[in-house]
Amino acid sequence: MAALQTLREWIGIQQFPPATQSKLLEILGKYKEEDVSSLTVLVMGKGGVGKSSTVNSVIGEKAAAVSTFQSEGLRPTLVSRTRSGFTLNIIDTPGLIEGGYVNDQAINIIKRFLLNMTIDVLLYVDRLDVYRVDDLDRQVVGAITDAFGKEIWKKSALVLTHAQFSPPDGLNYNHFVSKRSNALLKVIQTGAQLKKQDLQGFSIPVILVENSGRCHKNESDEKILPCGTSWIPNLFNKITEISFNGNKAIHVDKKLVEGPNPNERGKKLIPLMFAFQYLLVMKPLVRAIKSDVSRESKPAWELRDSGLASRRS
Ligand SMILES: Nc1nc2c(ncn2[C@@H]2O[C@H](COP(=O)(O)OP(=O)(O)OP(=O)(O)O)[C@@H](O)[C@H]2O)c(=O)[nH]1
Repeated sequence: MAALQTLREWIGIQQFPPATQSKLLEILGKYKEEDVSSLTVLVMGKGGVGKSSTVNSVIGEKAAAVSTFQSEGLRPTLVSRTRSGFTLNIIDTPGLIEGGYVNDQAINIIKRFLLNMTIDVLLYVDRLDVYRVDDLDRQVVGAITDAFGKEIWKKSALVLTHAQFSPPDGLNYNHFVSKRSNALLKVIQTGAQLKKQDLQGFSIPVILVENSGRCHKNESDEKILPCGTSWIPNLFNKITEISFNGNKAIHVDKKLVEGPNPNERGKKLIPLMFAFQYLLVMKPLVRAIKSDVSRESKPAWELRDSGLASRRS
């Protein structure tokens, strides 16, 4: 993947058909209304799921390198584009799995790359046209949670690429989408250790994406999903909802980059809890057992044997 890119005018927006352009400009207007002049979107997921392609679709130009095979580099790519005083930063990251495991080096490089940045939105990308979730999914979610804290999931969306997909054996499309989304959302919920109270009044949105050049279009020439939704403005709308959802954006400071796993802070209390447990439970218990043993009347054979033993010695 390419290295850092400099800030540029967002000309790719002109590649979109007028209907998509005007929807996007309307969304940018919301940021202006709220006096927000920039947005930083982090794109993460396994290798080859369509992260770079999604970045390019959103920007409207080939800003990130797309490859049919998993890319080799470990460096993230920052794509920054400005339009009417608003800056959109998208950070494309390399796939996190290597040789069947999460590549810790890749995670560390991403963390360092993000130092002093604030993540407004995390797009967690995977493919729609896959039938099951496995341990790698859990590992990736766990690694993202360990790196940025579980709060990052409150600023996230699940993005499913290859959305123009026909489920096999005449399976219903909507049914397939909800089954696949629910399976991945469950992995996120368990992998990120999100408890019921964490999720109160909040759910991770699912966004469908079709990056292929063969994506169907409507009469206004907009790229659409099988349900007819124009997906690029839909993606921007969802990103905007997340950025204004009231949850705190994730600031990547030195402590987050170099400090302990942000989810482990509460675990400092564990030794203290063990000490309490020892003093209040274990110690009285051991005392009670000892006094019980000393009061126990010994069976005749044991007295006889111990008598024999003392005579022999
Ligand atoms: N049909 C279809 N192909 C896609 C879609 N998204 C990505 N692809 C293809 O999938 C392959 C991998 O896409 P990338 O965008 O490079 O995936 P990535 O997640 O960035 O991959 P890494 O950089 O290796 O982590 C490429 O051949 C893309 O053309 C999609 O929505 N539909």
